[in-house]
Amino acid sequence: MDNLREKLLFFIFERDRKKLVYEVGAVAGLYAVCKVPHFILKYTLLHPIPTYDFPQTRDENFKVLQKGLDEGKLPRIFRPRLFPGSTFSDMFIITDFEIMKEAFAKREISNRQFSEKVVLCIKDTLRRRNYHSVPRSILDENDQLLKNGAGDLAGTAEGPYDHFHKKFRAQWHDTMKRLVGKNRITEIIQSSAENACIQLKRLGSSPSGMDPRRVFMNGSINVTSGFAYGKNYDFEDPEFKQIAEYIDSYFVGIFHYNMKAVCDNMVPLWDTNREKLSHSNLYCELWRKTPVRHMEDAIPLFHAYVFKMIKEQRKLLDPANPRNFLDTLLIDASNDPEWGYFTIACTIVAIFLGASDTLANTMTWLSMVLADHPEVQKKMFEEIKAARSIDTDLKKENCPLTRSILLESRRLNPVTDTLIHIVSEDTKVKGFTFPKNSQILGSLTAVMHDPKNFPEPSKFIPDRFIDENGEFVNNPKVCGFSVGLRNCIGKSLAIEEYFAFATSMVENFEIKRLAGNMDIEAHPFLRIPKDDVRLQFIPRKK
Ligand code: HEM
Repeated sequence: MDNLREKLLFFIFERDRKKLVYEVGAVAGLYAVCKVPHFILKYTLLHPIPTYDFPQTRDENFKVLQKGLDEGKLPRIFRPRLFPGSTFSDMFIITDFEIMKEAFAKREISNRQFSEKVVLCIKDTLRRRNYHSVPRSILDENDQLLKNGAGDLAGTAEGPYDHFHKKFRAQWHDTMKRLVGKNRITEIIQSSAENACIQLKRLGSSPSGMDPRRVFMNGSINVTSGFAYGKNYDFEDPEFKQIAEYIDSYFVGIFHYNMKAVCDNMVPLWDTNREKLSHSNLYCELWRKTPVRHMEDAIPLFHAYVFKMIKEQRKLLDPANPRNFLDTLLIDASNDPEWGYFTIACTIVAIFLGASDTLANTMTWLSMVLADHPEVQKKMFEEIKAARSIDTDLKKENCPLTRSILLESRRLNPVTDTLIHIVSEDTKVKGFTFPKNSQILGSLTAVMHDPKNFPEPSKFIPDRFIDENGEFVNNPKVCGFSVGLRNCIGKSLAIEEYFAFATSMVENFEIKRLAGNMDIEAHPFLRIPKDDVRLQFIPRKK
């Protein structure tokens, strides 16, 4: 690797510098001459799509959206002004629920960042980091996965919406059905919720309180490991702490890692005669402190853990009776060489990532909202107590107000917008044409804060979803899991978790806020509370 770095440095710095500057200048000039008139023609004259401010951090971003919604000036679709020149790219933000619903129901608009270039860059990174020795050192030499090879896809959250992705989804739902049928999933979630309450009591009942995010995150990681390969941990287990550390390492670099893929897609590969390199890989080689490298360092470590789980699962795997999500993937891998070890490991990692920060912050927002509304907390507690007296297993249908409070808190404080959707061919939606290769982000926040959808959207109204008969009524415009073919795969699991964690928390504790407020952190893609939150979880008298 050092050898490659030296060669790259030599290539850049030992060549005729003047010539290099001319070359770069000529390419940039040519790009501007061709692209600028092309964009002006495309988006202002032929097909007007407005531009609108879209600051990069979620705190600023939310202020701009809110102002636009209040003044009725937020366009239904716009090209974001993220940074100077950003509107000269094929990026679109959708803020209207109906357009989003129609767009994301289309196969052509349900792809993730994916192209031959991206695959080539991933393969290049894995080769340079000697990644392939990891599965070889852990799995048995006759394991089918070694015969299948790495696989082309970086897991379920990546790639086009094709037969392969549909299979992922089918296996996911099949696993859910199997676990629900055996009541296993309720058991997994309930024991994680109990574990979380033990931690809240230990760490959060003192007068100095705590930021509960880590505890909720642990709870969600535990549900995911139970679902993925049937393992429930104690939060103090060193192996469990190690998984949490891997997840943290991924979060440090994931935004930059995805931006790298965006750049790889836009810029031509750099042909050095002997091999094709991506410019972003070159940049990562040269600048070793980039957060992308932090994540790249964590990949073989996290994957090594998944390969150990695979080896364990193999021992009792019954092809006729898969026990969990990993079992279903391994069974498919024995019949279909498309399922490679890299693809399977990335899939397991993706569900850990998808499940952790999202649920942890959703629960933290809820805890803060309840702390600020003691009267609502009291009503929720009383409803849960009454529901328990009807049936010791808490039934959702006996808790309409609780469900309304939970939904309202998710609406008021969505933690994320959609991931980027890539358009695979020119596609028309309600009169707009999204060109091939364009990138679309659905602003779920805008939908859920639009006064046309929810009157007084900035207000917490606990019974917003209760009808005149006192029944809970769902509203699909509370769309925090997104909509369509590529919506959150973990939606039903997350809803169950959210209900179980929230009701256990309120049953066991009275929540008080000691510090922090509802301000939003300056984060590039998550809408989360600032990290000065301190809540006290006072155990209720039994
Ligand atoms: C409150 C909790 C959660 C929220 C708010 C949330 C939200 C989302 C959103 C908005 C997306 C993007 C959808 C799109 O681009 O259209 C997504 C994708 C995803 N989520 Fe979740 N999620 C949550 C929990 C979970 C859980 C518990 C899991 C797994 C156990 C999970 C796994 C995933 C995966 C794998 C994807 C990528 C799907 C794909 O690309 O096909 N999420 N989630």
